Amino acid sequence: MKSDLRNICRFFVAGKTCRFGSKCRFKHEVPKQILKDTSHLNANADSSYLYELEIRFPKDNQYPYEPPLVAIHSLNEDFPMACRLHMAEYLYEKALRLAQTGEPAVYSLVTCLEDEHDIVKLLANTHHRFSIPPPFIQPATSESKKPHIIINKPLSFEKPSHIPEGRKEQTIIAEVNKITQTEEDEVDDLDSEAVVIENESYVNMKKKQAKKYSWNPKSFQAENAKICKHFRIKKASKVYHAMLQERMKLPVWQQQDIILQLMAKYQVLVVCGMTGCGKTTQIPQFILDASLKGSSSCLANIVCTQPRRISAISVAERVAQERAERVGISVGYQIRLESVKSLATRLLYCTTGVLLRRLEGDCTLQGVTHVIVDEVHERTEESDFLLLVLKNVMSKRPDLKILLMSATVNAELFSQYFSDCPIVHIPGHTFSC
Ligand SMILES: Nc1ncnc2c1ncn2[C@@H]1O[C@H](COP(=O)(O)OP(=O)(O)OP(=O)(O)O)[C@@H](O)[C@H]1O
Repeated sequence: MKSDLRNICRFFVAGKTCRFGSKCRFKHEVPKQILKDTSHLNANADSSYLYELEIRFPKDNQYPYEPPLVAIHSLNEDFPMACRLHMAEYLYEKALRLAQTGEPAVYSLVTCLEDEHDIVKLLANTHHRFSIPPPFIQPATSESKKPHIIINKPLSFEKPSHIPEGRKEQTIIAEVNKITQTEEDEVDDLDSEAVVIENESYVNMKKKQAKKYSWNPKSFQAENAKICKHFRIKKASKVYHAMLQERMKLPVWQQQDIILQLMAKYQVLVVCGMTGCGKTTQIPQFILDASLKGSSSCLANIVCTQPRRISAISVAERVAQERAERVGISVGYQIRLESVKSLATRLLYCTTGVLLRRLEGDCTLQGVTHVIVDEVHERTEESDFLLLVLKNVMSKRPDLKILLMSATVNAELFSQYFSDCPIVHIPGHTFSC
C-alpha cells in the first residue's frame, strides 16, 4: 500500500493544480481509501437481526411527557458494546427532546434507526467514553495491576489502646438546626419528580436543578468548624463510650486502618464481608471520624446509598444513636418525599434513586467527598446505572472517593469494572467451643 501511495501525486490528491500536468512523473489518481474493518456491521449468518431496539415504560412513567427507557441489544458477539451505547445515547437524546413537547416517541425512534447516514456513523465508532478506564489519583504500581486481595486474620477481641478511658462526661448539648421534612423539601422533591411541562424549557429545568444543588463553600466551611466542636463534646459523653464499646466488637472494626489507608491511596475501593460484620454502620463513620481528627476544612461529606428506603432510615437512625445524637444532625437520611438532614449533615444515607436524581442536576457532586454504594452485589438496574454514572463523574472529580460495599459474591467483578481496584475482605467472627 505504501509504495502505491508514493507513486501518486500529492498535489493532485490535495485537489491543487500540479504544474507538471501530464508530464508529472507521479500518477494523477485518487488513492483507494484504506477500508475500515466494518465486519461488526454485518448481520449474523443465520439472518437474525444485527441489533434490537427495546423501549421500556417504567411504572409511573408519564409518557409522552417523559421519555421511555431505550436499550439496544444484540446476540451478535462481534457487535461492540460501545456501538450499542452510542445508539442508545443517540436515541435517548431524541426521546428527551420529543418529551419536551409531549410528542409520542416510539414511531420517531424507529424512524431514526432508518436514517442510514446517522446510524452508520454511530456504528462505525467502536469506542465509547465508558469503555475508557478512569484515571486513579495515584499511578498504579505494578503490584496493583491485579486485584489487590487482602485476606485478614480472624478477629480477636482485644481492646485497642488508643481509646481514652475515664474521661469526664461533659453535658454541654450542642444545638444544631435540624430540618425535618420541611414543606420546602417536599416541594423540591416533587419538583424533581414532576413531568416536564410544555412551557418550561429543558434548559430552564436544568438551571433550576443546578440551583437546587448549588453549593456554597463558605457556609459549608463555617458549619464544619461547628461540627468539629460538637463532635469533641459528644465524644466525651458516656452514651458515646457505651456505644463505642459495642462498635469495637464488630469484625469490621479491626480493618479500620487498612480501609482508611487504601481509601487515601486509591480512588475506588471494594469492601466485602458477611452480612452483619458492620460495613453499613461503621465504614462511613470510620471515614467521618478520621476527617474529624484533622482540620475542619478537610471534613468529609459522605453520601451512602441504600437499595431500600427502609434501610436508609433505620441505618441513619442507628448510626445517629451510636454517635449519641439525633438523626438529622451530622447523620441524616433522604428518601423520595422525605428527608431528615440539616446543614450539619456530613453522612447522608439515601436511596440509590435519590443520588441518581441529584446527579441529574449536580453532575460532579459538588461538596461530596465520598460516595459509598452499599449492597452493590444486589445488582439492581439503578445500582448498576449508578456505577456507570460514577465512573463518568470520577474523571471530572479525581478527588472524589468511591467505595463499593458488597457481600462476598461478585467482589472481583466490581473491582474489574473499576480498573482492578483493591478489595478488602472482612473476615467473620470466629467462635471457639
Ligand atoms: N437499626 C439497628 N438497630 C440495632 N442494631 C443495629 C441496627 N442496624 C445495625 N445494627 C447492629 O449493627 C451491626 C452491624 O450492622 P451493619 O448493617 O453495619 O452490618 P453489614 O455488614 O452492613 O450487614 P448488611 O450487609 O446486612 O447490611 C449489626 O450486627 C447489628 O448488631
